[in-house]
Amino acid sequence: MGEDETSEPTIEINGLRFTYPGIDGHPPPGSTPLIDGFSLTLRAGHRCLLVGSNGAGKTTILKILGGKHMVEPHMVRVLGRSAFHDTSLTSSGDLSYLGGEWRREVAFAGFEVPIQMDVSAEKMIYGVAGIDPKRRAELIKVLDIDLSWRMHKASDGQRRRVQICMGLLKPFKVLLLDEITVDLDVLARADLLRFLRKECEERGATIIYATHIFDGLEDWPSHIVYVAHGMLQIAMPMEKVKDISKLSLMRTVESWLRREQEEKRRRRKERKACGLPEFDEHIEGSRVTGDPARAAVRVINNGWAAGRLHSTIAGEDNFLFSSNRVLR
Ligand SMILES: Nc1ncnc2c1ncn2[C@@H]1O[C@H](COP(=O)(O)OP(=O)(O)OP(=O)(O)O)[C@@H](O)[C@H]1O
Repeated sequence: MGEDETSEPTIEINGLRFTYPGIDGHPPPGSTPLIDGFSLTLRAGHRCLLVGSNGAGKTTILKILGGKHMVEPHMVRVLGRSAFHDTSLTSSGDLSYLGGEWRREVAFAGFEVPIQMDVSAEKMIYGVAGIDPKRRAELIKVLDIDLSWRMHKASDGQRRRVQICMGLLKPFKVLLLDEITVDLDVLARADLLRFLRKECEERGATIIYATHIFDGLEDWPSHIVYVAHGMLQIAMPMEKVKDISKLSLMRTVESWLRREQEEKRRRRKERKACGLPEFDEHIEGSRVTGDPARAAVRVINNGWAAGRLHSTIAGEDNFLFSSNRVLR
C-alpha cells in the first residue's frame, strides 16, 4: 500500500492553539499561545519529518497528537478521533507515541515493569499480551535484540532497543516518534528506519518523526514539516524540498534554521533599539501578549493555506516568518 492522496486523513490538525497551563491548571493570564494557528493534514502512508530548532514546539505538538495534553476536540483528529478524549486510540495500539519520556511511561504505567530492574528482555517483550508472534519475531530481529539481556545491566542502546520493540509490537496506524534513535548505533538506526518505511508502504501507517539527526534520512521521509515558535513554517512533500534546494536534507534544514536565527537576532536588535527588553517576557513559562516585535511577525502573513502539503514553491527569497507560512 502506498500513499493515497484522496484517502481520509489519518492526522488532521485544524488551527491548533495551545498554552501550557500554569500552576492553577489554566493558561496564565496575559500569555500568548505556545502553539498557534497550526494546521496540517497527513494521510495513510505518509512519513513526515518534523524539524525545528530547540524549543520550537515539536515535542508539544507530538504530545498533543498523542493525547497527552487536552485541546479542543476539533483542533486535533487522529484517525477521525480526538486523541485526548478517546483513550481507546492508544489502548488499542492504533496510535503509538514513543518519546523521551516514554521510558517512564513504560516503567510505571504501560507494562508495570520498571525498565531498569533485574528482568530479561524476553520477559519484557513477551509480557505484552495479544501480540502477533510473527511481528514480534520480526521486531526482535530488526532491532537485533538478545532476549537474555538483563535490563539492569543493559547499555543505553540495548535498553532503548527493547523499549522501541515494545512500543512497536502492536501494529499501529499512527506512530509519533520524538527522537528515539539517539542511543542507537548506526546499524540499529538504519534497520529501524527501513522497518518503519515498510510499515508505511505495506500497511499504510502514518508516521511523524521529530529529529535533529539527519544521517540516513535523505530518502526516508515522504514529507517535511518545519516549525518555528510554535507555528508552521513549511509543510511540503520531499520532492518539492528537493526541487527548491539542491543541498542535502541536513544543509537544507540548517539553512532554514539559520534564517530563523538571523530573524531572531534582528528582532532582538530592533527591540533593543526601541528601548524594549531584548527577550520576550515570560509569565510562568508562557510568552506575554502585546509584544510589538511579535505582533510585527504576525502581520506578515500572505494568507497561504497552512498545512497543505502540496503547495507550490514561492522560493527562498520570499522566506519571511509569518504566523502560519508554507513556502510555495
Ligand atoms: N510543561 C511545560 N510547561 C511550560 N512550558 C513548557 C513545558 N514543556 C515545554 N515547554 C516550553 O514549550 C516550548 C516548546 O517546547 P518543546 O519541548 O515542544 O520544543 P521542541 O521543539 O521539542 O524542542 P527540542 O528540539 O529542544 O526538543 C519551549 O519553550 C519549552 O520551554
